[in-house]
Amino acid sequence: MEAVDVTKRFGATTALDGVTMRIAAGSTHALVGRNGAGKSTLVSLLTGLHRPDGGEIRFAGAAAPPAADRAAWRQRVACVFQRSTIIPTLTVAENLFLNRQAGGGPIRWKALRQRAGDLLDEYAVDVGPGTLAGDLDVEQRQLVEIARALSQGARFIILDEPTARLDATGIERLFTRLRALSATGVTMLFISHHLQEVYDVCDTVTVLRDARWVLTEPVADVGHDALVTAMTGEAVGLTSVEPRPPVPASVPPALRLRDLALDGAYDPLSLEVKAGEIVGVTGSGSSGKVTLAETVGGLRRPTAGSISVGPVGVRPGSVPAALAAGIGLVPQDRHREGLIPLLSVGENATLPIAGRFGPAGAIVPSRRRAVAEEFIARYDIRTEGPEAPVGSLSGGNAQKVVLARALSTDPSVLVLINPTAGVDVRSKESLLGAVRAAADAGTGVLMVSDELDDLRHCDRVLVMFHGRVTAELQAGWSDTDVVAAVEGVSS
Ligand SMILES: Nc1ncnc2c1ncn2[C@@H]1O[C@H](COP(=O)(O)OP(=O)(O)OP(=O)(O)O)[C@@H](O)[C@H]1O
Repeated sequence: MEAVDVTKRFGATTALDGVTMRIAAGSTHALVGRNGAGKSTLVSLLTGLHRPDGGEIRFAGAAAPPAADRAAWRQRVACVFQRSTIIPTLTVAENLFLNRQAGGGPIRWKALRQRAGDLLDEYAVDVGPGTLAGDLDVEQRQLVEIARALSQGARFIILDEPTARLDATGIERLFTRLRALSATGVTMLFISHHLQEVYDVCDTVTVLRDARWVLTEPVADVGHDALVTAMTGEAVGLTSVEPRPPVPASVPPALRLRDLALDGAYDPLSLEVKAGEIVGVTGSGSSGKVTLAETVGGLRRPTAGSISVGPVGVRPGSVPAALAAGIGLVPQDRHREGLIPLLSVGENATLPIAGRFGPAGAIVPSRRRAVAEEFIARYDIRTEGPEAPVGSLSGGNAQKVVLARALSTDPSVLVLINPTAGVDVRSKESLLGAVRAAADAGTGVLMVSDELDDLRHCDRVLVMFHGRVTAELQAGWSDTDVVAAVEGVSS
């Protein structure tokens, strides 16, 4: 596969500028770069979703198929997107085969299920063909997508941040599988913001920066610092995390949970987060940590217990009520709960405070614009400006808008769910810096994350396992303490 001198523009933005990249057959090739560098755009050209404005895409030396010939594209390349292309209301078997029923006659359900079962067996995917795809967890869903891609004949697979929503054991299992696929000659393009993963699974790395190609090298020849320098264009080391001064015991709680429970997700749990304190919550996929944070943020109704902000009780199960009580939320899925795609960057970032831009709900555009511009600068959001549609942002920059919005109300409590998922190494620092600044100003922060880099900013970290808090780690923990506690073994 090769991209030769490809250029792609979206309106005034040049997303790719004369990029040439060759991926050797059988290699596992990493594509890295900061948010907005052009990675997803390159993937959209390599999968035939978009046509380049200049240059060309070639497979095995031959020109790419016409855009409309989806079947031809599917035979050459498949992409396991961060966002699933699996249809949740269909069964696994239907997802695997429905779009390629031969002949167009009546569907032979029994044969379809049989073929799906054989295919799942072949790729050792432990999922029943009759399972509703919506019931699959992230890991199973990705495996079904990979099996589907391979069964369509593709020997080149693009994995766009495949580990973003997996826990540590899921990632290890995925990597084992990728190595096995690689051994059978499958070529892979692997996109990740976790540079360690690049070293763990890839043999070659390409760096894009500001829409341009920067380097392609064997992974073994590029050190971590050199890679970060290539991505950022500046030769400075990563800053280390400054320890925070402990929050005095006399400081009152900003958030108080009393026997909060949600049947099937987590058991009754009591917790206090002081004003100015950052409390981390981590745990494996089924630990209940995300559901807990979603309950506090108003996305879910608890089956028992209470939530209060300062002395005031919060009506559960309502995002507006949580917001009114002073709880800002950065949700897990920025596509579903996070952003309103039809609105601009500025409108999204300032949505909860729109009432402040003029009397009686009237919005004075210049005021909104000024605030939005300040957010764009403060959170380092790469965009053409406040008027750009939020859908035009790269994934990581969209995440920054979600955080800007959550902080726009100066909340007493900030609830964050995997806040740095999809965010590049440098932006991660500015994003976590913004969270720390909010805490320094007195916000109580509850941060759910699997990322050790996120958790390092916390004053203490609670570890959940099967719906209960099983460990509490004070600042100064080692990585192995966290990993051991998450896996349910004591270190
Ligand atoms: N549909 C679109 N309309 C307008 N601009 C777009 C569109 N898609 C991408 N862009 C712009 O192209 C540039 C490259 O974005 P791209 O999504 O390829 O970045 P990325 O490297 O994948 O970033 P991330 O790591 O954040 O996912 C960005 O400036 C983005 O705003």
